[in-house]
Amino acid sequence: MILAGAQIVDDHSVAYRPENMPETVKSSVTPAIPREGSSSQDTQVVAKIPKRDLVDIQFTNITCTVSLGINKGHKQILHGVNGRLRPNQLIAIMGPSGAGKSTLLDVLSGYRISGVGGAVFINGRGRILKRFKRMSCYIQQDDRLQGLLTVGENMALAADLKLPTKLDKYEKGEVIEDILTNLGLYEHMNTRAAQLSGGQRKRLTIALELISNPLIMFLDEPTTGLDSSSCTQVVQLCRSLAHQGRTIVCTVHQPSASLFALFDHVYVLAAGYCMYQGTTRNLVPYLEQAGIPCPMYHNPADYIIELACGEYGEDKIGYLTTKAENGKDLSWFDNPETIPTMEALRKQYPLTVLKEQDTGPGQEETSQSNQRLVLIKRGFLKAKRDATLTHLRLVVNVVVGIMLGSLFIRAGNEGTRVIENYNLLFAILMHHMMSPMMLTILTFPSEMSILIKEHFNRWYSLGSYYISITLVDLPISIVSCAVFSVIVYTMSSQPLEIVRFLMFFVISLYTVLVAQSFGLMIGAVFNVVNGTFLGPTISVPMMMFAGFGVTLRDLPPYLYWGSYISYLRYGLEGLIGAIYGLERPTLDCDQAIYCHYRHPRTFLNIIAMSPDMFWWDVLALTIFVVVLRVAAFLLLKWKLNAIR
Ligand SMILES: Nc1ncnc2c1ncn2[C@@H]1O[C@H](COP(=O)(O)OP(=O)(O)OP(=O)(O)O)[C@@H](O)[C@H]1O
Repeated sequence: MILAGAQIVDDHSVAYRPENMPETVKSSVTPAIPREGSSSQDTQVVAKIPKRDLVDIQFTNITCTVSLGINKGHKQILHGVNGRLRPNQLIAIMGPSGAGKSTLLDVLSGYRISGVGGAVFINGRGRILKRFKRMSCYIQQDDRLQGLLTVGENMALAADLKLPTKLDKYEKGEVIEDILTNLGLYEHMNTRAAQLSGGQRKRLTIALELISNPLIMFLDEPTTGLDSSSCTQVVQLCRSLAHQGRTIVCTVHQPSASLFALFDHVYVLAAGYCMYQGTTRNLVPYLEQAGIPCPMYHNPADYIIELACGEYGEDKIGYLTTKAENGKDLSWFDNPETIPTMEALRKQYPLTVLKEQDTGPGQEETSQSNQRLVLIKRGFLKAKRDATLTHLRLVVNVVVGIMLGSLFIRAGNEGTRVIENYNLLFAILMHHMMSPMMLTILTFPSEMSILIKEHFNRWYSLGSYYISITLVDLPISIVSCAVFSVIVYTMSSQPLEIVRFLMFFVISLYTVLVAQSFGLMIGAVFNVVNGTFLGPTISVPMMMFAGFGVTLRDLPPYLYWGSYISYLRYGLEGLIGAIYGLERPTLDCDQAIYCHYRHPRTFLNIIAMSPDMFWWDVLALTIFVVVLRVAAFLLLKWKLNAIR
């Protein structure tokens, strides 16, 4: 079914859920990682996925167009390609760089939806993305793993998110052990993911997705960056997984002859057109029939890429595209006459099966509360080990606290040093603004790539993720801020009154929370380079309007609005209120001949700040935190949709 416009049409598909098949979850679901040259697992595991769960994918007239920017026009990457992805097959999408392999994979996996036209059919019915995502997973080129967690922890947390909560930890443990043993990772159970080799990281990425036992797996360049032995291991693993009844589609650049032979099917793209689709074995006869035979002793994979690059003439690309009917020709499949029609597939997988499967859980496998619990657990585990976000942050607070304390030692109680103390309060605000904001801007983009992968593969909802990162960070912010406040407050001899200290601490903490939310907004939308530029740049007006250099009284009326949107203004006013408000008595002026600020009121008049605004400042900062947090959430949500 094709709709007008440029949208993939989604319709019915056969969904697969682990809880519908507890025996699948509990029994061995993965093949042992094959040693080079072995293929015995292939037949051994074929019967494990019931026939009704096999997935046959057909795509017709797929186009993909991207915008090149304002007034720069559009670029069409895929030109009405067609194809068939059969179950039990390991399929390679091949082609030269820029041919559109990753784009096609993005479209087929449902990752890319904007600018896409054509239709994808699952078992004879138009694809419904929500249902399709329940049975598929997409593994992107870069391994997006939690490097601070061990292999076992990564697996356990993924199992808690992806397996039904009714399974106890022993049952989940069995699934994990089985997958890790068979993927050759069991002995690395206690190794942190960041310390694994490239091949092991790739296998762990696959292992994590295998927990929910997807029927369709899309892998973008799983062999890139691996040595030949790791490449072979990964491709053989994919082959064995495919021969269990899955449909596995990988993009590959230029495989060696032996690696190429491991694929069952190959789909060759050249400049967004399909040049060949069929079995790997049939590629050579196909080229022979086309009158451009593969030279003897030449790797057919290399030869077809050379043809696709136009090394033997551009006309060959057009000729082969026409011959392959842009992917419609299925005659180079094994036994093409046995390929079922769409109608036959619909009969084989009746709608009643869908009804049964649609009664399962919603968008994610487990409830929102379970997702939040698991993500909070994961967050604390990471925070405990995170050298930057936790350890360095604490150390920075201690070191900066001691430095400021030493620089402004005993300045808080002396009438002759009030201006110095005022500078200290502003320096404290700067510290509370810059360090959490920059830390978030620098670290969140890498977290973002993991979020994109896990969210797309239905591990959890964005809401659960957001609540968990907020809750995990709060105690770290409180502890860092408390440590800093105690050091600075006591070293600079601020008034030793518990109420004043608490007021000082509350304003400091609020400033940290606002700055962090601000950093989150920037980190959610921009990359590290742009974020590092934007964060401090946007902060400058905040400082200008804080009432520090130019008092609020002296701000030109046409710029006064700036003081309302500067959270530093409320922070500074709150700190002044804590230190000089509450009817503070006269300050010490030992030995001084002239002590202008003996009475705090004199100072407050000069800086044009009222000491009685503390609760208004707290309210304003609370509004800032809430608005920026909600804005950061909405930006994250927008970003997750926009990249697709
Ligand atoms: N969002 C985009 N905006 C502009 N051009 C794009 C966009 N996405 C992809 N392209 C272009 O489309 C073409 C196909 O990209 P794609 O990543 O699918 O190629 P590929 O075959 O996977 O290449 P490689 O093997 O090098 O990764 C490339 O020329 C790429 O520059």
